[in-house]
Amino acid sequence: MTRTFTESLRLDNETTWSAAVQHRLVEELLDGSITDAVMAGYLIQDHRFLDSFLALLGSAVATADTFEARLILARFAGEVAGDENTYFERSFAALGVTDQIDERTPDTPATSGFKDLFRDAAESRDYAGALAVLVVTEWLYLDWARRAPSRARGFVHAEWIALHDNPGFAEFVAFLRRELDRLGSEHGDLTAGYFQRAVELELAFFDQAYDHPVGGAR
Ligand SMILES: Cc1ncc(C[n+]2csc(CCO)c2C)c(N)n1
Repeated sequence: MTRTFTESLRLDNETTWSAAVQHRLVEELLDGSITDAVMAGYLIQDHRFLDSFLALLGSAVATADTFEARLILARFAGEVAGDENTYFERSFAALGVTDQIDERTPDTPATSGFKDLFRDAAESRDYAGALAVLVVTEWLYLDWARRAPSRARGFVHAEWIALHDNPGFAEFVAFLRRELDRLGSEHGDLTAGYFQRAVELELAFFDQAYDHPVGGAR
């Protein structure tokens, strides 16, 4: 059987991909044992990355080559700007993350790396390049969240898993992959480079959650 373009990209990065999907943070989130300090630090960093993520999505909206794709991407941007943002606000309140704690927490290297990658991909104004990054950030999250059954405790854990393990999100990932399968091979080197950078950053992002627990959280 011939592989699709996105299957090949994933196989080229299989070791790093699997290390991320099976990361200690994922295990502890699924079994409910993650500490509040690690969860708080992880969510603070993830919230930071949303701003440039939305800018990247906007660039995909702007550069998409069909009306249908533009509609799907724009709808997704609306969801991220809506429900997902309130999840962070509610979780920070539950974990005791105040504005002051947030402000004095620096970006981890992985967060800075993601911001740079999102900016590079957005500024290239190349739809396939934006897709290569989006496919990783969304597909890798679907992949770990599907590793249920989860014994997560409380809404902070359960909603974070549910956000990434639901039929609408799976359909969005399938759409992104179809788009990159359609366009990626024409832009092979560019997309492979972005894809690899994104997978490496996903692993580093999980690792660094343990380097920077947020002590002020309950
Ligand atoms: C480091 C990191 N990588 C990927 C995602 C996944 N993700 C990023 S934005 C978005 C859209 C709505 O949920 C999703 C699923 C994440 N949260 N954090």
